[in-house]
Amino acid sequence: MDRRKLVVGNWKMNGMRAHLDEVEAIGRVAAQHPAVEVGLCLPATLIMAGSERRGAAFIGAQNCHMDISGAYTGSLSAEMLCEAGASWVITGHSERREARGETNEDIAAKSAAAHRVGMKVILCVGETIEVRDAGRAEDVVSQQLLASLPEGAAADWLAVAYEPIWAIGTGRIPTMEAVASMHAALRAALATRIGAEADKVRILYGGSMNGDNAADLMALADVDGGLVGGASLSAAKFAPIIEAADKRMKAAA
Ligand SMILES: O=C[C@H](O)COP(=O)(O)O
Repeated sequence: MDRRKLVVGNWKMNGMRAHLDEVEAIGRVAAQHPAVEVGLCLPATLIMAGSERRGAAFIGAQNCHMDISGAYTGSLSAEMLCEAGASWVITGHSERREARGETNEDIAAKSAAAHRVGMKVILCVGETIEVRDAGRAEDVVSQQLLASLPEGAAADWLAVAYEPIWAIGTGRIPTMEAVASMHAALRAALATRIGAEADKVRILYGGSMNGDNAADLMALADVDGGLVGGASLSAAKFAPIIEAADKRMKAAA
């Protein structure tokens, strides 16, 4: 199955207007590697300005509300983010599941809300170190995925990001065997819900991906790209990851 690699930066709560030069530089790197789909999920304050300087990269948001509008102080609807220039949104990031108490049901509803306004979704799942050490990671994460999967999920608007919580921002990553096995398990879980469509869904790896480990990760059969935090904040660090994805696309062609 040919799945176009998808490499997305998540800037989290980082970035001021002064950093828009990096957005522009990453947009230029994306233009040099058209075989790869490249995007940046920016803080909401930068989405509008970032989308004017995005080059060949898409701009995404990091969260959205599940309702269209209403009395939700401080929240942003998918429609608002879309109008500002975000074509994708991250849902279910562990930093929101844990710190904001977002449930699987919330995440399914947010993903559906984004889809209703024409946005694409990166749905995140991942295990704690306790679950990994207990040998339950694949079961727990597969269940998490199925419980947060929106109705009608399809590959043309939904990607999954497997992000082991203990690997985020720590410099630690699972073994390649563990990543390969988890991605295969997630695809199998998806197939129980959406059948053959599961083969088309891109499953990204996230958690301390960088220029040194990206090539090995991207070479795994079911790893269709990356959701990158720290290493996406500058074009200098992000470019090698995009290049690694591009090489894999060319090797597979
Ligand atoms: O959304 C991105 C992930 O949380 C990974 O972050 P990291 O690359 O800084 O470990």
